[in-house]
Amino acid sequence: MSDDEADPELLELLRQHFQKSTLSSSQPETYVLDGAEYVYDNSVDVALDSQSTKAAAAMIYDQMQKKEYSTKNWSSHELHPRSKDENTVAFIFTLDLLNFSFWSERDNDERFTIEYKGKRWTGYSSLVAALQRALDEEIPITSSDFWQNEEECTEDLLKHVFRSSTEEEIPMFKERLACLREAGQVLYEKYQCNFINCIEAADHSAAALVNILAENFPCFNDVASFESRKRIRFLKRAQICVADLWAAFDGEGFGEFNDIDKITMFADYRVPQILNSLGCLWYNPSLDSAIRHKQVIESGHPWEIQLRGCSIWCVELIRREIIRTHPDAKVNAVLIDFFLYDTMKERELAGREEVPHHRTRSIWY
Ligand SMILES: Nc1nc2c(c(CN[C@H]3C=C[C@H](O)[C@@H]3O)cn2[C@@H]2O[C@H](COP(=O)(O)O)[C@@H](O)[C@H]2O)c(=O)[nH]1
Repeated sequence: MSDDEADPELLELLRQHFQKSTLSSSQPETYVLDGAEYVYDNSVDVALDSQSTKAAAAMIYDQMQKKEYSTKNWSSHELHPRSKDENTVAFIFTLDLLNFSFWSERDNDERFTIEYKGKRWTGYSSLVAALQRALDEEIPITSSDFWQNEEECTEDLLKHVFRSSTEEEIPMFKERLACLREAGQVLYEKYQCNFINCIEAADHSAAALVNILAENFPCFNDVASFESRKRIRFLKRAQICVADLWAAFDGEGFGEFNDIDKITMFADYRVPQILNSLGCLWYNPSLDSAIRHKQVIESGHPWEIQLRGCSIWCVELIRREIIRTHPDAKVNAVLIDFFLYDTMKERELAGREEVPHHRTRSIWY
């Protein structure tokens, strides 16, 4: 290394030091966007197409206008709670503790399915249905006291809560149980057994609430390393938890955040899929082939990091393009993400899933 070349390790240490000192400053930051930009800048296997990204921005804005897309759409999900009270806060916290890995290697009629009120639910909705069904059966599944009580909240009882109408069990059952136990313990030790105390500690800052989740609950600390950076923060479930609160409460009460625009897209396996279908996200031939052949990509693999980082950056470019072309538009990454997720689900339902989503098994998404 010559004298004028910076030592990457030293740079990383300085960056982490800077991040730590500003994390505790009066303006909380999550640094998710910063990490995503770094991943995008250093990506060799995933690229963005700027023309398609601009076209996607125009289409998304147009459709959002036509559909009058807003936070109100959250409550229109058939299974989402509608009341704006403490029960809904507990429901959302439980939901986003467990909001990961619903994909299956089995065919549609064999995959994990929840039957609830005469309908069959798969994917994300299967989790919402399982929680609602448990509450109907008077199982206190959204109570952190219950998660901690190993005599009542047994493995068998949870197996009953997540019983499938098919042979397949919910993916990552043991990890889900561990998430509930761990969160119950942290809430007990630090937040008087109530997630509302975390919301209050965040003092109406979305970024602060994301940081509280990531720093206190290990199962929300969705961080990866890429190239010379040891800590790229994706924080998918922490961010979607804050976004769900914001949407469910229409930006008021428990959902009032004065910096909600700091939340990025939630880097999972559905939004990259639609960004790819829209021609915004491009894969190199080996990655493209792995995804098309539904090969499992290990959690933390550079491919996976690039898929996630570039998706966040792509949605940020879409957001900037919408604001550039419509300066008064009331959009942020949360609404664009929700809209893209819902659109991908409509396409899937209509049998228009052109390219599969990438397959990574993890508790992070
Ligand atoms: N980026 C993003 N990812 C989302 C959601 C949601 C549901 N959000 C609700 C709230 C408002 C919206 O309008 C939705 O009604 C679930 N997921 C993730 O997808 C995956 C499951 O997919 P599938 O197997 O196909 O159901 C899994 O990783 C899950 O964590 C979202 O909104 N954005």
